[in-house]
Amino acid sequence: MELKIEDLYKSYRNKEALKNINITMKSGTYGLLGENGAGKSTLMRILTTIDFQTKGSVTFDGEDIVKLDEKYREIIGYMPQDYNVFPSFTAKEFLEYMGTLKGIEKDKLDKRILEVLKFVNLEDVANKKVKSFSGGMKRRIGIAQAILNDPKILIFDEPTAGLDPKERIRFSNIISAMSKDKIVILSTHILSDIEAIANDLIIINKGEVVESDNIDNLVEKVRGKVWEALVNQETFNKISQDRKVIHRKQERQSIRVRYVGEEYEGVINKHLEPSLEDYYVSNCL
Ligand SMILES: Nc1ncnc2c1ncn2[C@@H]1O[C@H](COP(=O)(O)OP(=O)(O)OP(=O)(O)O)[C@@H](O)[C@H]1O
Repeated sequence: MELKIEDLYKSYRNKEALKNINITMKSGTYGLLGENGAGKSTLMRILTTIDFQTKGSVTFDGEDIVKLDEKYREIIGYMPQDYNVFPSFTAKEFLEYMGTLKGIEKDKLDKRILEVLKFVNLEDVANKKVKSFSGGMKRRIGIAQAILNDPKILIFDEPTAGLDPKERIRFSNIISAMSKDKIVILSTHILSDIEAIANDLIIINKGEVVESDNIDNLVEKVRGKVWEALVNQETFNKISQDRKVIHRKQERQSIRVRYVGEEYEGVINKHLEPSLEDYYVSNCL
């Protein structure tokens, strides 16, 4: 299974939203990271064929996704940003409605609805109106509708925005439980969500891909360069001038600083295990 984006450009009137995008995805979970307006939603809309590129191609197993048309829509699940469910429907009614739109036959649909409700842990509230749901529950019903047709490609635009820590963990668990043999693409501003959920990171900046690699490879790039030291304000100021400071924590008499770069001499340093944030802050900001 391969989703391939080649020499892709997208312009809106005089705004170039995507430039020269080249990404090949195989089964796994891909985190799309970028600031507001970087082009994440535009790319996702093109991948779902809701919108079209100005130039370039997207192919699934060698065939153009636009030409695949219906066949491609059958294998894709999508949860847009600001996903809103119909408030007066119950969870089950909403999934019946979405399943019918997706062309799932009635006898198969009923069974599948029960499966997905169980999967996203909403089976107990299947007959409750969606308007009574919390933000996290609404997001989970959004996942449920996206996976109804058991898609090979799943696209989630900012799925964790506004979720509390418990719901975030629940979401990561749901994604990792189903990402086997699927291409899962999710966008977020939150690095720790990517680290928890994704295998690969794609960073988009002003419409261009500035990094695309396996997360473990990226983290390895800063191994041996991450340090922690307990310093006074003056030393902290010096460290922050020519090292990348990742965290700073004010303690009683001193500052505990986590930084990336050459070991700063003259203070007691402790080597730390690198994280994706260490890589990201020191290379991409
Ligand atoms: N329909 C449109 N018409 C004109 N410009 C648009 C349209 N959609 C997006 N843009 C512009 O294209 C650029 C990329 O937008 P996009 O929504 O893809 O970014 P994003 O990374 O998803 O941002 P966010 O994190 O805020 O959702 C932005 O400059 C945006 O203003």
